[in-house]
Formats: sequence, structure tokens, C-alpha cells
Amino acid sequence: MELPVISNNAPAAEGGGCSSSGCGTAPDGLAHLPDHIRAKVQDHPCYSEQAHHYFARMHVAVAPACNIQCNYCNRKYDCSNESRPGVVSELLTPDQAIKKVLAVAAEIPQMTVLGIAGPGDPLANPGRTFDTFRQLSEKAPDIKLCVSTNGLSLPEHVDEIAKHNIDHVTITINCVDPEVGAKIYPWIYWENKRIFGIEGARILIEQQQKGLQMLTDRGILVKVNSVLIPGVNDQHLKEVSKVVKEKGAFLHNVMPLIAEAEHGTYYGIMGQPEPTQEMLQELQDACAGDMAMMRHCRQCRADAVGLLGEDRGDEFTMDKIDVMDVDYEAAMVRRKAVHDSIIEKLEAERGVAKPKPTDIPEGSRPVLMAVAGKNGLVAEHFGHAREFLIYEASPEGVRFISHRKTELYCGGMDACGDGDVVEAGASESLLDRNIRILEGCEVVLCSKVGYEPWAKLEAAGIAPNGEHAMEPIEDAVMAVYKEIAATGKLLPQTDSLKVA
Ligand SMILES: C[S@@+](CC[C@H](N)C(=O)[O-])C[C@H]1O[C@@H](n2cnc3c(N)ncnc32)[C@H](O)[C@@H]1O
Ligand code: SF4
Repeated sequence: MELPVISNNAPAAEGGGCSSSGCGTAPDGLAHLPDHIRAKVQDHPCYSEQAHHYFARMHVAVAPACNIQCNYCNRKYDCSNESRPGVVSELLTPDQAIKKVLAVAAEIPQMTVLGIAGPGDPLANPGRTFDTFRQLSEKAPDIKLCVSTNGLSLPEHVDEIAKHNIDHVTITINCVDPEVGAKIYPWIYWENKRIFGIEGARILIEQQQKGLQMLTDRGILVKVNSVLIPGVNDQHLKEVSKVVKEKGAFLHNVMPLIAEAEHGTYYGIMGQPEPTQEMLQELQDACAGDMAMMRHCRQCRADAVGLLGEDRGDEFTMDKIDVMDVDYEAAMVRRKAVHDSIIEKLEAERGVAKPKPTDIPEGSRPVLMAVAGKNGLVAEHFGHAREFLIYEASPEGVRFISHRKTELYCGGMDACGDGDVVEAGASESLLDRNIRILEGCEVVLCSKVGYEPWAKLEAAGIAPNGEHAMEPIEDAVMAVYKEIAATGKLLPQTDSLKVA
């Protein structure tokens, strides 16, 4: 069954959907979806860019084992500051997981989605995984269920997935060519033996493609994750996007490889380079012609809790949960009220198709802006932001590009830049590093910024802007773009931008 695709890719073709607020169609591209599909994605923070500002997710780490080895994965390494896939602090039994989900859902009513994504492969631990799903579908029917898998055992579990009403499945597909696969997967465990190299990759690819087809035939939404590995599959992922789209995948999430040597992965140890921001965006744009792309993935831990981009896992460790008194029946009433009010707001936003901006001169160049945002608003102090959302403003409108992670650089009471600046290393302060991370952006929008970061941002050619605090992000970005356009600095002959 061919599923309709979320049109969250921009620049949009004429008449196409677009996430941009200025391209003449509804933001987030959900408006054109059939009602039953929209209902599945509009409150799912991974499937809808708009929803991720408001709705939270959680993962429970019930699945320790894996049936393949990826050259980028080492599930053993944990560190409280570490937020990346496969890493967990506490492995849970299914019963503990249920307790935790009910406690978190009662505490965070906007938590709509429960995923099992490891720390190994959920389908290599089917007993623990499906026990968790079975209990949850009985005890918390208002929570959407998701599973992430490498796909090796997917075909044999599709019926069970359907039985538990799991209508969102993520498959990691890094290649459709076994020769490429052999460079990513040293071995798989298949029919009680280890199979190495090209033969192992061939079986894995076959199983992934078969599982994908079986899911989409049943109308289950599939997101495909692909890890972008420079020099290994960077030239190949466009083909992957095309193939999975043909099989009915709903969304493609191309994620950057994380390959730090201290994580102890094969790639990390071998010095395999990670992709740059530009490589990632270029590839996402290239694949966008074939299907809808996810650009807001935060590559969560296997026990993440909260909005994408935040991790509240420390508030919900089992020792804390064990002493919580949860009345889930009562919580469900509150959860429904919160859910419905957010959906109402999102529907109202979607109903207002913003026209293409008229007061931007023809031929104006696009501008990248970094936003310290929260809940869809320009809401964070520059010094408090742990990530910046990157938007592109152009004559077509505003589109979300990506996020960039930063670190709290201010150790003082006032994190707006007036406290003690923490050193990142011998040669660079965290503030300097954060500013380097924002390279390529010409404006930073935040609710407040201190004197020191202000001066350093300006020196780096990035205009700090605190004029749009608490405004909706896309409106604020467009307002600043128009201000810049009015100065005439966006036309082709202009060299550098300086906002007055
Ligand atoms: C930890 S896995 C768990 C689910 C399942 N085992 C799988 O691989 O799909 C979740 C996602 O993180 C990705 N991932 C794991 N380690 C990574 C790394 N070092 N860099 C980028 N992505 C990584 C996986 O490819 C997968 O898409
Ligand atoms: S399939 Fe998932 S859990 Fe297994 S090695 Fe690969 S990334 Fe790690």
C-alpha cells in the first residue's frame, strides 16, 4: 500500500506542500494527509516537526541483546552527559518498564509516545519487548507504541507488531547493496550461527526489505533511519531513499554518524570521520526529492524521557519511581485534556496557510538563523540553550533545517553571559566553542543575551537578536529576515550581513 507522504521538504515545488510558513501551503505539511494518517502523526514528536515542539516521548531500555554488529555501535559506554543512541543508565525488566511509563505519563501529560529502541535490538529480545507492549496496550491505551529495529528478525514479528497496535516502526537501513553493507556490518547472527561480510549483509538487507514491505502492506507507518557514514554510504543513501520510498516508507531520517574514539566503536577507533553539517544537509536535500525527510531527530538515548532535545531521565530513575503513588485512571483524564488543547492549537496553526512573503526583493539570498527555542517560541536565554534550532529564511518562507547541540558555557548564577565562563579545554572556552558551532548562521534569536556573548557573536559575524522573545519561532525568523531585506543587504552583490 502506498502511503501518503508528509511534505516537510523545502524548497517546495510549486503547488507542493511545505514546512515553510511562507510557501503558501500549511506548515508541517500535515494538512493534506488523510484524517486517519494525520491522527497517527500529529501528536508524534518524531513523525511531525510541528508536534516535536509540544509532545514528548520516552524510551524504555528493556532490550539488551543484539543479533548483528554495526561498526558504529558500542552499547556498553555510558556517561551521565552522554546523549546518543544505544546508551542507557538502567536496564529495566518489562514490569519495571510499565511502572516507569505509567509514572512518567502521569507526570508529563504531553508524553504521547513510548518507544523501545534498545539498548540492543528490540526484536532480538522479543519476549521482553512484546511483554512490555502487551501490558502497556492494556494499562495505558492512550499511549502510542513504537519500536526501532535493525530489521533482521522483522518479518517473523510483523504479525505480533500488528497485534499490539504498534503503528509506528523504525527500521535502520544503511544500504541496499551488500558490498556497502559489508563495510558497516562485520557480522550478523542468523539461524544459530555468525555470518560474516557480504553474505551477512545480503541476508540483513533482504530481511529489512521484506519486513518493510510487510509492514506497509498492513498500513503500519515506517520511518527509515540511515546513518550517514562518509566514504562508506554517502554516495549510496539517495538510492536507499528511493528504494524505501517505493516500498511505502513514510519518512526517511538520515542521521550523522557519531564516531568518537572514546566510545570504543570500530569506526571510532579507526578514526572514521563523521559527516559535517553541510554534508548532512546536502544529502537530506538530495533525498528530499524522493521522500519526506526527518530533520529534527536528536539521536536519543535508549532510555530518553521528555521533549526531543531534552532528557529528563534523571527525574525518573527506578528508585524514585518505586516511591511514587500513581493513579493512572485520574492521570488519563488530565492527559486527554492537555493533548486535546495542544491538538486544537496545532490545528488552528495548520488552518492558517501563510502566504508567501511579498516584501522580500526578488533574488534575495537565503539566511541561516539559530534560535534558542522552547515549545515553538523564541524562549531561551543564549547562555541557557543546550541546543539551537537552525532555520533558513528565504523569499520562499521559513524552513527548519536542523539542530546543533551546544553546552552550558556559563557557570555563574546568571547564565546570560555574565557569570563565570567555563573552559572547554586548554585553548577554547565553551562560549567560543558554542559560537563556533553556530558557524554559517548570520543571526541568533534568543530571549536574552549577556554583554560578553553579544560582543563575541558580533565579532564572529553573527548578529545577536533578543527583540522577539516569546514570539512563535517562524514568525520571528521571518520578521528578522524582512528587517534585513529592508536594508538591501540580501541582494546578490552584498558581501557580508550586519544587522543594525
Ligand atoms: C541504538 S539503535 C537501537 C535500535 C536498533 N538496534 C537499530 O539499530 O535500529 C537506534 C538508532 O541509533 C543508531 N545509532 C547507533 N549508534 C550510532 C552512532 N554511533 N552514530 C549514529 N547513529 C547510531 C542506529 O543505527 C539506530 O538507527
Ligand atoms: S543493530 Fe542497533 S543495537 Fe545492534 S549493533 Fe547496530 S546499532 Fe547497535
